[in-house]
Amino acid sequence: MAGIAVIRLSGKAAFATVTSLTGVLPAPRKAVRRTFRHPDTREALDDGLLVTFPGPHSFTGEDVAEFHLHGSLAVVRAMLDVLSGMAGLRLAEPGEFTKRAFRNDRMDLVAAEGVGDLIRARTERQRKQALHHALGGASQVIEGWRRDLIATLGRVEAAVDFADEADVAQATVEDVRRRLDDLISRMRTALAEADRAASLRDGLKVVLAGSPNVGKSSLLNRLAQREAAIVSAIPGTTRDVIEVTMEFSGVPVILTDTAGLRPETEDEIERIGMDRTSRELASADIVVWISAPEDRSGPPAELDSETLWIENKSDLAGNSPEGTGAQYRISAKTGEGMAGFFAALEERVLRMAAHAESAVLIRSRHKQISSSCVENLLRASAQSADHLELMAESLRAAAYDMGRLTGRIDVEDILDSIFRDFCIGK
Ligand SMILES: Nc1nc2c(ncn2[C@@H]2O[C@H](COP(=O)(O)OP(=O)(O)OP(=O)(O)O)[C@@H](O)[C@H]2O)c(=O)[nH]1
Ligand SMILES: [K+]
Ligand SMILES: [Mg+2]
Repeated sequence: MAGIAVIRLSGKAAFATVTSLTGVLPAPRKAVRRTFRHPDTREALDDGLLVTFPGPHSFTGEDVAEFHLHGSLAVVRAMLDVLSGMAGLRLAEPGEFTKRAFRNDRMDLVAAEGVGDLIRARTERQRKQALHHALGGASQVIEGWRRDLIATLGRVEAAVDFADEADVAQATVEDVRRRLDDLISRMRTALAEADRAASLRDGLKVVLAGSPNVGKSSLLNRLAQREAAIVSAIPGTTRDVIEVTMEFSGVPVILTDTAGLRPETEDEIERIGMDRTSRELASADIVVWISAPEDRSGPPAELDSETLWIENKSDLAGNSPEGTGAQYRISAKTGEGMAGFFAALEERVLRMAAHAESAVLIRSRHKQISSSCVENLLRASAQSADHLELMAESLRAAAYDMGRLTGRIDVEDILDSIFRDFCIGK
C-alpha cells in the first residue's frame, strides 16, 4: 500500500480508454484532476490526477496515459478490473514498457539496462551508476565510438575501389590506422574503468606495503582508529593479509595491511606472507608505499596501480627524505602529517569512484562484446594497404559488435557513410 498508485497505459488504445473513463482528453503532459468512472455504469471509481503523453514523445514512444490513484489495494483492484475488461487492454509483462521504448528507438539497449538497474539499485553508488546509463550517458559515449568506426569503415570501403592506385591505398591505410589507434585506446580506457567499477561494488582496494618494520600496521591502526593489526618492534610481525573496511565520504574502501617485503628471508612463513603481499599489490586500486628513516627503499618499479609514497616516523631524528620520492612525511605514532596524507588519499579514492560511477561498460555483457570489438579493431589496424578488403571485413565485424552492444545493427548506417565518403572522394 502507498499514498498514491500510478497505473500507466501505453499503446493505441490508451487515449480511447482515457476518454471513456474521464471524458475529454486534457492538454498533453499537464496533470489535471479528474474523476475516473466506469465506462458503462458511470459509477465513480476514484478521483485523482490524469496525465497524457502523446507518442512519439513519450517514454515508450507510443501514446501513454497515467492515472494517479489513491494507493489502496481496493482502489487499484477496482481500476484494474475495469481496465482489463476493456477492449485492446491487457496487463504489461515485466519490463515491457522499457522494451517498447527500445523497439521504438526511444533508448538503446545499454540505456534500457540502466533503467532495469535503476529499479533494482540498493545503494547510492548503484543508483548513480544506473542513472548515468538510463539517461543515456553511456550510450552517448558508445554512439561516439560507433560513429567513428562507421566513418573509418566508409573510408576503407571507398578506397577498396581505387585499390589499383597504390598511393591512395597507402594514404588511406595511414589515416585509418591513426583513427583506429585512437578508438582502441578510448575503448581500452573504458574497459579498465569497467574493472574498477566492478571493484567499487565491494570497495576500492587500498594496500599498505613497504619493507618490514616501517610502520605499516601502525598506520593501518591509526586509519582504522582501532588495534586491528599487531604492532611490534620485531621485523616480520605481520605475516598475513589484514583487511579493514572503511568509508571515505561514502565510498567503501578495503584498507589492507601486508607482510613487509625484503629481498631475502629464511623464514618459510614470512616467505608465504610476502607472496601474498605481491598478490595484493597486483590487485590494488591504490598502493600506499611506506618507508622509514632506517629503510628508504621505494616501491617496486613494476607496480601499475596508483601509488602514494609516504615516509613514516617523522618524529624520529633522521635526515629529511627529500630526494627519495616520498610525497608525504607522517608519524603513525604521533599523528604528525596525517591530515595532509589522509586528504591526498581521500582525493584519489573519490576521483577513482567518480570515474567508476560514469563507467560506460558495467555488465559482463558490455565487457565481453567490447573486448571482442577491440580485437577486431586490432586485426583491422594490422592489415597492410594490399589487403584493404580484409581490413574492411574486420571493421565490419567490429561494427557488428558495436551493434550488439547497443542493440542496433544497422547496415543502412554503413551504406550512408560509404556514399557520403564516395562523393567527397570524387
Ligand atoms: N618512532 C616511531 N616509531 C614507529 C612509528 N610507527 C611505527 N613505529 C614503530 O615501528 C615498529 C614497527 O611498527 P609496525 O607497525 O609493526 O611496522 P610494520 O611495518 O607493520 O612491520 P612488519 O609487519 O613487521 O613488517 C614498532 O615498534 C612501532 O612502534 C612512528 O611513526 N614513529
Ligand atoms: K614490526
Ligand atoms: Mg605489520
